[in-house]
Amino acid sequence: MSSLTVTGVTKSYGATPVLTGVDLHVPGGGFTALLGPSGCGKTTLLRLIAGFDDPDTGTVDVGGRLVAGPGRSVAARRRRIGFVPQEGGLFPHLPVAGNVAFGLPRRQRRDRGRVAELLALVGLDPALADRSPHQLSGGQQQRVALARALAPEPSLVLLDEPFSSLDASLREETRQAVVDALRASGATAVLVTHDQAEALSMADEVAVLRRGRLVQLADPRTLYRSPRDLDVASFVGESVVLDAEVRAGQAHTALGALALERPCPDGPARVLLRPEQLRLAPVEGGVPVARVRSVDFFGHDARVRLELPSGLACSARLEGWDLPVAGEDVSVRVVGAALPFPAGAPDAPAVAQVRGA
Ligand SMILES: Nc1ncnc2c1ncn2[C@@H]1O[C@H](COP(=O)(O)OP(=O)(O)OP(=O)(O)O)[C@@H](O)[C@H]1O
Repeated sequence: MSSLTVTGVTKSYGATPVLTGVDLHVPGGGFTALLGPSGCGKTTLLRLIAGFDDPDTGTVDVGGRLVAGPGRSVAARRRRIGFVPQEGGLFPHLPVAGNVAFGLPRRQRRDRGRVAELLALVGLDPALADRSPHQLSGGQQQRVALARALAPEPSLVLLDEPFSSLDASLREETRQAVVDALRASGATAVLVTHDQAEALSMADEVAVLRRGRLVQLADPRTLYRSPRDLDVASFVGESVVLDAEVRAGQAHTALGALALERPCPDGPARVLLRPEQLRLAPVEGGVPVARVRSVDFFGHDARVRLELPSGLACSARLEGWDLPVAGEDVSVRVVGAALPFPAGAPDAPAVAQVRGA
């Protein structure tokens, strides 16, 4: 199991800086998702790690071996890195077995047993070995692409938005198969995605990139509960952001006095709640009231869009059984604590501080 360490990597295309000093460490056997909005530099970083391009400055180290740095650029094929592109990139003229065997050392290419093992590893029936790629579903094609990437027993597997072309049900199933296969193989993996649910559900750690910089690296729960700032908060889930006045360890907000998730100096602040922390009930005295604007019903749960008397809009996420209707007034209670961000506070410091939080 090889670790990956990226240190101080920068990259510009012409006059446009794309990566502006990225540090990232993925421990051996770890699975890290690179999450960020379109254009923030995720694919560029993955390509530099793979060796498809060189950083302007900084280093890339895989398993203790410097593969990119000042005066050094190990060729992509010699980095022992497997790559799974967005749309599989299978060879259309080769059957499944031929595609998987392509990833094997030459002497093993006729080893049907090894191909069957790799297909089983990615949760595919070895009976599919003789099919052509076009006879497979999109999810099956992505699993074959992963089997091909895992065939040479790489130190590191890079996955570039491998599920984006799959429909919702196939995506869930394929994600699980990929996570299982990566764990079973013991490979270290980096997944690029702009889908926060995918990053939070699949990875051990999530690295959030913003405008070419890594702004937070944390395990999914820490990232969701303790985002570094309100931008990261809204990128990794829905947010309810309230203006607050902090006094004696409580935040006084339009939704009442709220407990704080961490200490915060007295004074003005903004606080973060998640929509699932709001509970709605028939109007009762002494509890803040909101008007239901609309309800998005998803089956398993629902998003209830609310408007507070101040005009502030926010959403509650509720189980789908007993829902209010648009136009109704409801009492709003908050469960759990709010995460405070003091007004005018400098940005939270180093990524490492947040990681351990
Ligand atoms: N070869 C290139 N030449 C010039 N500009 C490039 C090149 N590759 C990427 N860029 C630019 O670098 C920026 C980051 O691109 P990149 O593909 O890394 O972003 P991303 O976060 O992966 O986005 P997406 O989620 O949309 O794929 C973009 O503004 C893009 O236009």
